[in-house]
Amino acid sequence: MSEVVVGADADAVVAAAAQRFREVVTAAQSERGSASVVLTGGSNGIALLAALREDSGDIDWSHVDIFWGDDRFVPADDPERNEGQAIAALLDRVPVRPERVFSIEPSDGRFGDDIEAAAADYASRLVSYGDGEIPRFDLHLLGMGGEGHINSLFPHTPALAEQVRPVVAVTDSPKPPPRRITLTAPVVDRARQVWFLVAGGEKAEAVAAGVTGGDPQQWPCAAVHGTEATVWFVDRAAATDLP
Ligand SMILES: O=C(O)[C@H](O)[C@@H](O)[C@H](O)[C@H](O)COP(=O)(O)O
Repeated sequence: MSEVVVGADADAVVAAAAQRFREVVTAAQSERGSASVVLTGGSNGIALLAALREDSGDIDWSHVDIFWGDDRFVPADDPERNEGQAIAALLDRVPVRPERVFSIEPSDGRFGDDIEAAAADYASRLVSYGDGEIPRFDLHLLGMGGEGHINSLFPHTPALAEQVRPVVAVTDSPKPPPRRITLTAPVVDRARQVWFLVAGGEKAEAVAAGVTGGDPQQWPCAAVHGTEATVWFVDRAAATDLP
């Protein structure tokens, strides 16, 4: 069962998510010694990181393992990189440990322009981190497009339908840039908590489909749930089609 948290506007959505983020991460650290968090791009995902930079509460950033749900396969210094945006918004301001930051290789990284090798590398680092299994992340953050896409999983695409591989390369994304590397739906689905950060009336139909269980191949957001909690942080405009 999904929980829906409605805020007046995008700022309220981000503030509510930041408050809950501080609680969930510190609780995971108390219970298990560290917390694993999958970051997302998009305006709300990056605004959340900026809010955490202002107020981290009791989070011990040296015991947070950081992943990305997807990234654009472009050079490291391209402003389109989710990683670069996250570094600027938060990661270079808090004491995360470099060995705990699991970034997706850029197109000028260790594998050069070989996107399949870069995707395989991310998959193998995930599985090593999970001691041979796909990890169960404490928290997977997600933005969402108006057609319901999450990570780089777009409606009616092979990447969205993938049920075996944890990571796939996308070379023809309908939203530019075309080349991306993404976690697949079964990986998101293993996270303890899955959160959607959504603002804007153009996303209302997708929010309703996600919350009420639409066709997951048409609405990628409906394909994933947390094993402990699925939370939709939405503004009033994005909530208008909810029952
Ligand atoms: O990979 C991408 O092209 C974007 O990162 C995208 O997935 C984004 O997260 C959503 O479209 C939500 O974006 P907003 O939060 O800006 O609405």
